[in-house]
Amino acid sequence: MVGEQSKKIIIDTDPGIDDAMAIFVALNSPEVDVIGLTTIYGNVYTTLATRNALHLLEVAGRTDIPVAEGTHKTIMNGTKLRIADFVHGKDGLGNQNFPPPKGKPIEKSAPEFLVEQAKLHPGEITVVALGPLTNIALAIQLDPEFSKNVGQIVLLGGAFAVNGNVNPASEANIFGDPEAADIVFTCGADVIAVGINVTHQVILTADDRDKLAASNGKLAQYLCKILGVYYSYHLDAYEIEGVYLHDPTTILAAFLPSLFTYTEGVVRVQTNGITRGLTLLYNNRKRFEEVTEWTDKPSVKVAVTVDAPAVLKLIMDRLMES
Ligand SMILES: O=c1[nH]cnc2c1ncn2[C@@H]1O[C@H](CO)[C@@H](O)[C@H]1O
Repeated sequence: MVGEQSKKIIIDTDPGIDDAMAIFVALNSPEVDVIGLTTIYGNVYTTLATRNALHLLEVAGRTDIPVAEGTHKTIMNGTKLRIADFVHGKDGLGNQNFPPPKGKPIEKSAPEFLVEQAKLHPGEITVVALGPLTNIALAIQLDPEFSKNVGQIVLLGGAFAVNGNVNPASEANIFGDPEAADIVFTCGADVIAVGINVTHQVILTADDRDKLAASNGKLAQYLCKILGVYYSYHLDAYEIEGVYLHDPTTILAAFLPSLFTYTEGVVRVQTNGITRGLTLLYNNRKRFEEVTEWTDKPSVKVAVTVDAPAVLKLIMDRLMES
C-alpha cells in the first residue's frame, strides 16, 4: 500500500517473529513505502535473516521489494555473535520449517544499499533499525555524508533507566554490537531511539492473538502460526501470558511519532566491563566542570512514553486488514 505522501523507509531487520510482524504492519500502512529490507544477525544469523526476509516478502506478495544482505560480523570484526534463537525458534520464525524462498538478495551489500538510497533521496529516507546496528555503522563509515543524507534513523535499542533483557545492564540489540551502536548514537543524524523501557508497555495478550487468529487477515493468520514460541519464551522469562511488541511499536514510531513522547540528549554506549551494552543518556540538567565523553556530541531523541492502547490497536487493525 503506497500513499501519495508516503515516507520511504528501509527496514534493517533480523527476522525474528516480532520483526515479521513489524514488516507486515509496514507493508499494510499507507503512510510508508518500504523501499528495501536489509538484513543483520541478532535473532538469527545474517544468512538466515536474509532467507527469512525474502520468505516474508513472498508471504506478503511483495517480491518487488529488494533485500540487501548485511554483514556477518560486528563492526570490530567479531564473529562470536549472540543469537537469540531461544526467543524466536531455531529458524527465527517459530520452528515452522517453511520452504526456502525463491528470491535472492540483490548484489549490493546492506551498507552499500543504505548509502546508495540515502544519496539518491537526500533527507527522504527513514531507516528503521530493528537489530544490532552494525550495517548502519558501516554505512556511516563507508560514506561520511551518510549521516547528513539520511532523513532519520529510528532504532529499536537500549534500556533507558530500566534493566536490560540480556542482563540487567544491556538490551539485546545494543549488546549485539555496542561499538556500532555508539557510532550510530553519535553520528549526528536525526536519530530516534525506542528502548525496551517503552516497548515493554505494548503487549499482545493471548486474547489479542485469538482476535488476530479469528480475523480474515492473511498475514494475521500467518503470524498466529509462528507466535507460539514467542509466547512460551515470555511465559518462561517474564511470567506473562503475552508478548512484547518491540519491533512493530518501533515501526509505528517511524511514521506516527505523536503516539510517543520524547526526551533529547546525548547517548553514549558502554563498551567495556560488566555493563557492556548499557545506554546512558545525558539529560543536560547539569553543566559539568570536566570535559566528559558526552561533551560536544550530537543529541538524539529517546522515546519516554507511549500511547500503548493506541499502538496496539493500530498494529492489530493493520494486520487484520491484510
Ligand atoms: O531475552 C532476550 N534476549 C535476546 N533478545 C531478546 C530477548 N528478549 C527479546 N529479544 C529480542 O530483542 C529485541 C528487543 O530487545 C527484539 O527483537 C526481541 O525479539
